[in-house]
Amino acid sequence: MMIGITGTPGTGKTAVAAELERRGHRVVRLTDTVRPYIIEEDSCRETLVVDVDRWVEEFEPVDGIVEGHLAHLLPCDRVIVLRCRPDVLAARLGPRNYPSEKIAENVEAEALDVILIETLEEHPDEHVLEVDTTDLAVAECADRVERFVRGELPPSCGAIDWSDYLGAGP
Ligand SMILES: Nc1ncnc2c1ncn2[C@@H]1O[C@H](COP(=O)(O)OP(=O)(O)O)[C@@H](O)[C@H]1O
Repeated sequence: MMIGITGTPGTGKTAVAAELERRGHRVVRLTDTVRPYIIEEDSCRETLVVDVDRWVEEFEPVDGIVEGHLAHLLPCDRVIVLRCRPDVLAARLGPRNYPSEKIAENVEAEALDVILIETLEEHPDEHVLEVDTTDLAVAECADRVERFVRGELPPSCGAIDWSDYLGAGP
């Protein structure tokens, strides 16, 4: 079974995947797989532009967890969308030395549910779990992923509304 863990940068994908790996799950980090598909480096936004279509087409399915903000574009059997309240997300991204436009862009994308919407364009609701990491410990997020994958936690998405944070960037 291929499990995708996706979310806006700063929502906790790396931390949750590391915890799941520590618990014995196989984890593939998408940053390790996109290198051959980079089209250009957008130095202003410190962002790599990837040929996403070709990357998706050539991705070897994994029996385990795939972690990264493009994971929901893969034919995953289950997708976990990590979320974080936009003001807390801005604080988490603060120490990363991102240009302020990139922080604002990510905070806005989170407030607009961009990754969730993209996920639901690719996957049925029954395969999707949203986890709000704002006030949760990393271990609790990892527990929820495990319980969802085992069928012990029902799918759930769409309950989050962060539209009040639109335009309230850092
Ligand atoms: N419940 C949580 N789940 C995951 N990360 C969390 C959680 N609470 C706080 N964090 C922190 O949020 C920060 C960003 O997490 P990171 O895993 O780097 O995000 P991403 O990989 O999505 O960019 C880290 O410092 C992480 O420890």
